[in-house]
Amino acid sequence: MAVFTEVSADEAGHLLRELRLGELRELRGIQGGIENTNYFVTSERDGQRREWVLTLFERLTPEQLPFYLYLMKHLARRGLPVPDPQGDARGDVLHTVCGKPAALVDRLPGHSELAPTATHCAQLGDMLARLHLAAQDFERQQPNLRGLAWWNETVPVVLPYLEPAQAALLRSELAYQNHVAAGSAYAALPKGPVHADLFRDNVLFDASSAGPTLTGLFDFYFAGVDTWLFDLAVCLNDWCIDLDTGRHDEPRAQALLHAYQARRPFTAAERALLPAMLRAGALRFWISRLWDFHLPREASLLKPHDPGHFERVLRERVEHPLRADAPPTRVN
Ligand SMILES: Nc1ncnc2c1ncn2[C@@H]1O[C@H](COP(=O)(O)OP(=O)(O)O)[C@@H](O)[C@H]1O
Ligand SMILES: N[C@@H](CCOP(=O)(O)O)C(=O)O
Repeated sequence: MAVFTEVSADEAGHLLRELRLGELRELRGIQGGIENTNYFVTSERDGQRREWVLTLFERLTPEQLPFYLYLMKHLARRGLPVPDPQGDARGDVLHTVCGKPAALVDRLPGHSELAPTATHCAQLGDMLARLHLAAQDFERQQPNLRGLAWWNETVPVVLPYLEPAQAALLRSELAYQNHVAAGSAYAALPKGPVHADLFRDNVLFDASSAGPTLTGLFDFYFAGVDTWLFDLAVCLNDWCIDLDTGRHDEPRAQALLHAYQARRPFTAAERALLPAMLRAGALRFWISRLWDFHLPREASLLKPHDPGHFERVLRERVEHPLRADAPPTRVN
């Protein structure tokens, strides 16, 4: 359970009253997640119970948070199934709980699908394209804080913990990504606010008899302005691989790519750089997992993610590049 900060019923109740959401009925620490402290909160007002998620931000600062919270509001207003941060009487959505910056959002329905099929991947691809298009006119700017600059800062910090072959791979991949990012094809990639961490455990589905329906996207706290292709690569690297080997799964990848491009066709630069961005997506999470694993923080009960997984995915992406196939190309 990722509960870095214990929240008392008094503190949670006080926040609910400030937000005019009624009285606290239940407060439960959430299992899963590694970045923030999360609780499920049940409130009652006028005999009606509602469920919320209370998040205390452990690493992000009050200066960084408005980008994420107002991006979620922007997307919720556009009809996307994302959590809507609740405002106080002045409309502020960033609160303070236990001396930490905090937010309260609605609890979305559904369950994560940890063994997705091509149908789940197609729904995700469609939703990701909707997200990119809906976020295009979001007026705030903040870079992806886990982007290239952070990789360049963090790689020297984790290198001393690695075996020589791992260190060589990490160094050479970082050099390759710096080279790609300096090129003209990269400069031509469409950009905008992206989620940047849309893994299986950050998406919810309702599994009705008519087939699964995507009911929620959450955990926008790694979002930032980056290339749309990088966001797509992060999804392909998690949703469309065999988790044991890191190997690419063709039917799921094609389902995701086709559904995404049915709503937003790739540009020529995107088609050219898909293999490089798949490597970038694997590198990003290899670095962050190495960092969390070797330089851990305190938490009540925290199980770090396995860095070796993304080392395998990266090796796969280097050895077996995936080409974007068929659908029509749009030139910018
Ligand atoms: N808005 C939400 N609706 C439903 N469940 C949520 C919501 N936000 C978080 N959760 C639940 O909390 C868990 C941890 O949240 P997450 O955002 O992944 O944490 P972290 O920011 O620490 O990575 C999720 O796996 C999910 O079960
Ligand atoms: N998805 C990342 C870690 C970020 O944790 P999350 O629980 O916020 O998604 C990974 O798998 O390394």
